[in-house]
Amino acid sequence: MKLAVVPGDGIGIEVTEQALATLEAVLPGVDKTSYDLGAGRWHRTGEALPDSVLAELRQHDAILLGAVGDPSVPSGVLERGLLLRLRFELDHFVNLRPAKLYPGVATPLAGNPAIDFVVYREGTEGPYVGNGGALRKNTPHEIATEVSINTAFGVERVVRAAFEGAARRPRQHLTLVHKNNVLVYAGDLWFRTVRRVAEEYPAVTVAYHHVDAATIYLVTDPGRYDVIVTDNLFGDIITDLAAAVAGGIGLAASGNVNPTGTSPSMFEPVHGSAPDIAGQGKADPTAAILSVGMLLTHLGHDAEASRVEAAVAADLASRDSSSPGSTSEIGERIASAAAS
Ligand SMILES: NC(=O)C1=CN([C@@H]2O[C@H](COP(=O)(O)OP(=O)(O)OC[C@H]3O[C@@H](n4cnc5c(N)ncnc54)[C@H](O)[C@@H]3O)[C@@H](O)[C@H]2O)C=CC1
Ligand SMILES: CC(C)CC(=O)C(=O)O
Ligand SMILES: [Mg+2]
Repeated sequence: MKLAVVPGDGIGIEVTEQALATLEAVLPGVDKTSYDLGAGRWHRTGEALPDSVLAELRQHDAILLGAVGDPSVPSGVLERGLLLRLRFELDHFVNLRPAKLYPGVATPLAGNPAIDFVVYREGTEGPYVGNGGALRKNTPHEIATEVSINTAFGVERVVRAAFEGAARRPRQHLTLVHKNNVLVYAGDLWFRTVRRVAEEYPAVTVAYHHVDAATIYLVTDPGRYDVIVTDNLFGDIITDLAAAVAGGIGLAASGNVNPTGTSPSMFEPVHGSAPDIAGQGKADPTAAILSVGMLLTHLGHDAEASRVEAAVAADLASRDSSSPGSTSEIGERIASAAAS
């Protein structure tokens, strides 16, 4: 396996170090190349992602990313110029985000509900494509636009991936989350696409929730979800909420997947660079470690992926949630459990 590693900024660097320790524990000797991308490079060179580096990243089997973004860099420069550019250039059209409440993990929800669902967030379109601008900037009459792009091609391919995923899960239930009562053009395209593709998957039951209602159910009754398919923006927002109800953002893993295999998929925690706790050893590396598990599954290392998940589950079951340990303490515990 040729692995590219992009630790990025803030706690991204701290959690990636721990994630790599667990990778080494289950699959020693992986050929890893670390790429210095993020705030430091941008300050030194003015570049977020040089073309030459992108070309090198393409030559790998997968990418492990920490997080990007730093208060010293204008908002959006690294998020758009590095992270989104990677997702778009490498055509990561499925942003896979599982939400699972592990035994022993405290949820803010009453009654300790069962939570085990996967969000298929579209990763290359929506309002994140940069189709916008500002007119009459810095005047009282400024007009800012950020137009969401939804193509039949782009919507269908993630919807198909979500149905495939739902068909492989025991409950075989898929929920489209959108806002088709207001976003009548984009919502209609998503709704019609789900209805059409559903005909090919008669065993999969289908539901539709407006995104505002979905935020209610994610808190009051998250057990109703199995597979959620949604657009880039809604998926971003509801997966932070999903992480919060499933034990915290420090546990939420993700994969930016190109299911065609024509470019490397990229695995990263759902969280960002968390400047508020960076450099303090407070970041939970579990999400980054579980992202390594997803990476291993993606590349067909199922046994090693199971060892990662089992080590995490065992650690979570025995953790004192009020005092889980420092970033390195958690990472070392999980890596040593995964090694044995
Ligand atoms: N995939 C990525 O690289 C992402 C990057 N960002 C960027 O990260 C920066 C900070 O963004 P925020 O909105 O504050 O989101 P964030 O996810 O970095 O932090 C939100 C809150 O969660 C906490 N948190 C995050 N990860 C944690 C962990 N592993 N353990 C314990 N607590 C954790 C933080 O301390 C903070 O209170 C910004 O520059 C943003 O653009 C944000 C989200 C995703
Ligand atoms: C920082 C953004 C570009 C992305 C984000 O928040 C996410 O993918 O969860
Ligand atoms: Mg996000």
